[in-house]
Amino acid sequence: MINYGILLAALVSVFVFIQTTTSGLRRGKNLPPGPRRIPILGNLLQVPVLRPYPKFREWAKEYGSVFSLKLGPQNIIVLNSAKAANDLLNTRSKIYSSRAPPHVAHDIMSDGQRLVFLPYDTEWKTAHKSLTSALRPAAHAKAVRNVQELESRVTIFDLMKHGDASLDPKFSERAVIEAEVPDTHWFALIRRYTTSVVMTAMYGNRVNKAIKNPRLHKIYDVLANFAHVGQPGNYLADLFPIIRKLPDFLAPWRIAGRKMHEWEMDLWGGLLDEGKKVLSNGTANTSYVNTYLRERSEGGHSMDVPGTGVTPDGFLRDKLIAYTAGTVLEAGSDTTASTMQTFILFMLAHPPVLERVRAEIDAAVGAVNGSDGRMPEFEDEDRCPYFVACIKETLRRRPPTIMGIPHLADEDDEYEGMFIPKGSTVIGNVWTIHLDPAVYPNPMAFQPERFLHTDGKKMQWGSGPEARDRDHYVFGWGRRFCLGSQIAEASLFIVLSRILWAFDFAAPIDPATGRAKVPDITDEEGTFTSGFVSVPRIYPVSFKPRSKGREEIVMRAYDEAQAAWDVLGLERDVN
Ligand code: HEM
Repeated sequence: MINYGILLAALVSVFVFIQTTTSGLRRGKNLPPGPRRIPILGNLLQVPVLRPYPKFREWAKEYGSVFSLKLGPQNIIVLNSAKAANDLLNTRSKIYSSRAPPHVAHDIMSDGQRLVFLPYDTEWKTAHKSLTSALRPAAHAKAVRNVQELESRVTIFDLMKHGDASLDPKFSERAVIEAEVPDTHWFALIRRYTTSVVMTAMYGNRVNKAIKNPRLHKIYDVLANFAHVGQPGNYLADLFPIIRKLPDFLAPWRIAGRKMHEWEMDLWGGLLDEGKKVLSNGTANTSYVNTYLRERSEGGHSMDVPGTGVTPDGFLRDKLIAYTAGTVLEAGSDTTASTMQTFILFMLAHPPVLERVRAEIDAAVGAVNGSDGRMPEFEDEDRCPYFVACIKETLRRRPPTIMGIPHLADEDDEYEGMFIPKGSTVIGNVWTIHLDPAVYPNPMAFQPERFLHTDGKKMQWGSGPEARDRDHYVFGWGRRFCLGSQIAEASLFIVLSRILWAFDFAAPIDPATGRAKVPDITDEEGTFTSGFVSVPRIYPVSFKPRSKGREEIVMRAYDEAQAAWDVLGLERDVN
């Protein structure tokens, strides 16, 4: 009987040895400084795979604004200052716009079609262009804002009805905290909002219930699995290309990856098929999928264009459309939801900030001298500079995309005398950049006023790729800059301002100490998940309307939203 485990280990060792002796140890030119490596594995054993950012910050302190690592044969260049990241990823974006896709997550699980991992090639350019025209122009942004305004009414109503369910002691057990977000937890109500906004923009469908909604669950399951499978360094086959040549019977990751692909396609392919059905039934809407399918038909194609990639006349084939729209759902859901959850956490941890920001919002909507005023609107933004600063400070102090999404150098390059070899993975180390004391004094402190302009200038958001507009780097750099930054910022503004206006929210009291049990924001391990999108673990909060009058306004706003869904031809909410 052959022992396949031993055979596999032996083969891996031989392949790794050959690979490394032929390429891995050739260091040659003047690479950026970095920790000492060992043969074959490089720095692999020194990098905590699931939570690398604290270690990377330590190394940045030791080696400076650019350091280098080797994970197996792969060169990793880490940029630890805003200047270095701007100089390379923005100014030289012609060279640094590609990706180093993880083999298992991208090539196998996504059949090479996941936009966020696509190299800087025709497929990415075509898919990116199609999305830019769906997400960026003013007319589309306005339609999305209308949906954001209505969806946020639903979320405030949901929190009023179900928010307190998170106080149930069963949610504080460790096992639950580590697992998925339970249906009735307030985190799930926020997730419904963010996913519904992008779902409507992509497919023209709402997510009209948070509880017992298998599709919403599946989206977050796919997302969690992707974050896990795509974690750099998770598979030897990601690091050592030569291992990918092993036959199927020695490559269990390949078999698992193919199964995951089918499971993902049930979701993304299923959503595309529904979009086709809507169009075949003669319904046109402004969603990305509907618009794209119409344009493709007008371009002479039938409804089905099977396969991957792009047609010779420049249209996305079905699988690339499915993954492109799916990527937006992935990219826009938990990033935005978790920022809202982090914001609430920072408010609970900083009562004087909460008091100040709430007073600003109340004043903006006329909720003064015992009046309830009205719900905040987008138009109130100019009157709420401190609130905008609080959102920025949340994104700075605890970015969900904690080390950005790695870019790839398409050519050999040189920066300040250091050599950056073609094919290097280049990481804009957001965590370290955001904690640079030279730019953000007292960086661990939550101090929104650091973003307030003292010269009377209007408060700007961080949504432009231009370096001069940037207060933080949460949305990335250059040509790969986040396509949904404006949608994200608008969501953060409308939902959070309405929560602040509507509710007294509080963490439960610990009977042992008599004090509120607010998760410790300095405890990265205990309070935030690991993975390349690192977000708060669930925590309980109670949501009480601040007055009877506000409760009535919220109920009315919810009813009006239901009527508005009818007018827009979208489904009403199910509670
Ligand atoms: C707070 C919320 C969000 C954060 C922190 C965030 C962050 C990011 C980051 C770091 C990147 C990669 C940038 C780079 O490679 O340099 C990215 C890419 C992307 N984001 Fe966002 N994002 C957010 C919300 C959204 C929303 C709401 C949408 C859609 C409506 C969206 C759509 C995308 C897309 C499509 C990409 C892929 C770009 C590419 O690979 O070419 N994001 N985002």
